[in-house]
Amino acid sequence: MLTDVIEVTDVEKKYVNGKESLHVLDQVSYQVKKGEIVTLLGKSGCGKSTILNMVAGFEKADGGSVMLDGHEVKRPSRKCIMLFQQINLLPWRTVIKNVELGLDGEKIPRVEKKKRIMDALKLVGLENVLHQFPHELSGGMQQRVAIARALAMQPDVILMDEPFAALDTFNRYLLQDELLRIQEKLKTTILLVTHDIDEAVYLSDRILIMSSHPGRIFKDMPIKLAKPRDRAGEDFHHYRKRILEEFELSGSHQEPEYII
Ligand SMILES: Nc1ncnc2c1ncn2[C@@H]1O[C@H](COP(=O)(O)OP(=O)(O)OP(=O)(O)O)[C@@H](O)[C@H]1O
Repeated sequence: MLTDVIEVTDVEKKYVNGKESLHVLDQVSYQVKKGEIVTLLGKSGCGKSTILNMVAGFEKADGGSVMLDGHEVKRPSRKCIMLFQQINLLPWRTVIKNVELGLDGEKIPRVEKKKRIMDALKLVGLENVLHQFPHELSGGMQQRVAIARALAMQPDVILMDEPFAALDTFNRYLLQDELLRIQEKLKTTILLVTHDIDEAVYLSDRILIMSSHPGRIFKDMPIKLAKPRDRAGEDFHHYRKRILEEFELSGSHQEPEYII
């Protein structure tokens, strides 16, 4: 039986700003099994990034527990790497040197280090641009360097906070396919945050639909479609429709502010 790599149980979070208190997360519980791709899907401000930051060890819960591989998360760890929408490459370092950054401070032999870096760069298809600088690459290629840097660290879990949101549609589709190909090969557990319904249906084994104010997990929806998925297929649209309906049921659905 597959084990739970991430276990979030009854998590509570409030932010206090002067006299104002914002109840961000209310009794949030979910588990992610080894090798799963699970997406937190919800509207802006529902608390998706806050949950991700807790799993990453950047934020603390006010109540409940966040466990990674059976241990309470107390601080960031190399076994659980976060990828952001902002790509965070060092502009003065070449592609290979940016990937090497992820292994800084790790006590591993030089030959193994080199192999891990090259394997990661091959996985994302960047073995031919090793000595180029970030400004010489497209946005999609830069995000691939960031993915390679994470992969070289051989994490158990990759957390992704809208990693493709800044890319144009074609690059986004390309990177989504690459992510699935890599995940199929390495079986890395992935917890993703997005408000893009199509992205969630395309990538996820399960989607955790969140409602807002305070943030709660409203529905845990398995996506029972073989991968790669057909974005234009009937089954795909069936899930899109179900998700939109769930948002209406959750009370998170709002009329647009104006209609053209
Ligand atoms: N450090 C903080 N101090 C005070 N309020 C915060 C802090 N971080 C987040 N918030 C508030 O908590 C709520 C949830 O924020 P969070 O970033 O988790 O939402 P989100 O669902 O990821 O939103 P988005 O999709 O827009 O990124 C928001 O109302 C946000 O303004």
